[in-house]
Amino acid sequence: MKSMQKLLKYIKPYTLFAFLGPFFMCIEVAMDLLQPTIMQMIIDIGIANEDNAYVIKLGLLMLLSAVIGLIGGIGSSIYATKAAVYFASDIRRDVFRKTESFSNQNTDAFGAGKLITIVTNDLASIQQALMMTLRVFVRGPLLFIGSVVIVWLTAPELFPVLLVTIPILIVFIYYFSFKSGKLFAKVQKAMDQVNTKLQETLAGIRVIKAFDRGDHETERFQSVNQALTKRNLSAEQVIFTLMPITMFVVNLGVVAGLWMGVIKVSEGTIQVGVILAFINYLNIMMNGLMSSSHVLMQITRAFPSAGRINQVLETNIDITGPDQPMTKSNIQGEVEFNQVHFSYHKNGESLLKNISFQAKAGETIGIIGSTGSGKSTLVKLIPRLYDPDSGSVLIDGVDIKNYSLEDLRSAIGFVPQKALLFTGSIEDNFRFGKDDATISEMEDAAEAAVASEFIHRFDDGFSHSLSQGATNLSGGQKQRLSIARAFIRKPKILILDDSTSAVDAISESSVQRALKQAHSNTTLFIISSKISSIIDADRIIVMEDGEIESIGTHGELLTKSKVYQDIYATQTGMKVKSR
Ligand SMILES: Nc1ncnc2c1ncn2[C@@H]1O[C@H](COP(=O)(O)OP(=O)(O)OP(=O)(O)O)[C@@H](O)[C@H]1O
Repeated sequence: MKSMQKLLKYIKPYTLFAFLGPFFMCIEVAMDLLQPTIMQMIIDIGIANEDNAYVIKLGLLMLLSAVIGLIGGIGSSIYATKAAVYFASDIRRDVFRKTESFSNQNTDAFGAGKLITIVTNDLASIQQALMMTLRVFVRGPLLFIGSVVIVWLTAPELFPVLLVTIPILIVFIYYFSFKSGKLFAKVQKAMDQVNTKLQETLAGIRVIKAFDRGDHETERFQSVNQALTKRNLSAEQVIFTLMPITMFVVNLGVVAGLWMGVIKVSEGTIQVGVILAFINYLNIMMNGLMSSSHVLMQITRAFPSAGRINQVLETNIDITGPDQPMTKSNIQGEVEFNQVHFSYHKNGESLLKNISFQAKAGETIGIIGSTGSGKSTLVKLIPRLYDPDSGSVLIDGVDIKNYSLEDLRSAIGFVPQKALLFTGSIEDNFRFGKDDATISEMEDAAEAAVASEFIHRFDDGFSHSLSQGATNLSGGQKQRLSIARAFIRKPKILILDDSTSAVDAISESSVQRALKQAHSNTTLFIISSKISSIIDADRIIVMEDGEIESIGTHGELLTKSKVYQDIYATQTGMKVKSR
């Protein structure tokens, strides 16, 4: 309930629409309520007295009220829909903005599947809830209350029938609405799991095919799909059971009304038209209650959705810039790690342990070590994708937490392990690195990343379109574009996280040479599992189990690092004698 209230601030800009929707609905309801009374008058006065002029007059009045009701209905739909759609669109915008500002830790905590469910399902659910509240939640109670009042005034003799049927209807409706709300919260959770599985399958579809694991994956998907189906069925069954039960109660009311009515007509206390109007009002009452119950269900269904949306909007971003950032216009690129400890799971053992080293501006630092030794994690601390648990990372002698995130990250070029390009043209992807890049800058970056040749082989060159995930490029081409995108920023610190694994050896050394020529004062971190990729580095950090095992040049490490010697021996087939 509270979470829904918090979201109501988004309706403020659309207050007029949110007012006009119910206003037009009131007109529609008033006209609907008028119809049975006009009909009763036609029967009891016009037909009973054989007054044709009266019948025609009231017939026209009925037609007029139907037209006014139609206008009310259309107006209400237009404005309620506008209010709900704009309301949801603004929330969607803010949820997207918020997730964009999430730290990696924040994103890991939610998981992509849940975030997608929130932006799609949960938002659709609250949009629907608002639209129904503005229309049906006004219509339902008004129809109900209006009918009760009219029956009280025009047919008090039949009112006892309502005294029995209405409480029974209310109890059933309340019970089913409450139950369905709980069941729909479970449906949302099951939906998360389906989305997560779907996303994972689509991202890994090539691997699934290559390993011929289609059947296996279908089975795994089927298990989450079945869980969703089961929960959906239980929730929907509650709704579908409600309808026949209420119809049954109303039919009992109709029979009781007819029975009492016939007695009263024979006693001469009421006329036949009153019975017909009563039955009509009883049906209107049921419709009013039923539609109110549908809205109630939609609203109770929207509560968990609103809760999850607020969870995103209220997430504390754990990596933010300082209140008063350091104003340093010219970062030189000296990087220092000072007794850094880090773990992904905050109460677990440190993954990175006591990392200390210094890279002078313009130096090239190679990082090597076994799989899972913490190489990628270490470099992710430089642009503050994660923050250390203890110790500090400094750039030009200043703790990076003192720089604004914008200044810090604009000084860093990061080429991740997995080349991630966006749908659009090659040029769009270059501009992702630098908004105002000129054609000549793009040409230079492409040349340096050994990407120029294949780009110009496309008829449309830089305008060539990339499909989602750049599946129309080879692995090596993707990596080269990803490197070029980082080059174009001319960053002071450039991090290549095993980003040349799919690039052939000749191109790789060309990339490194071009980089050093063009950006001799760029501090370069190269993570690689191949010694050949880092052999010329000024210094090489050897990582082992989250710790620095050794630091030195290639020559020094060959004599002092056991781990480096083993890697060298495995990759060259030559044994090294340690001193
Ligand atoms: N986002 C994450 N959440 C939790 N654990 C993670 C996360 N990313 C990495 N890890 C774990 O941290 C450890 C170090 O991972 P990291 O990617 O830094 O290793 P690496 O040395 O770069 O390995 P590789 O050479 O295979 O890329 C691994 O055990 C990995 O499972």
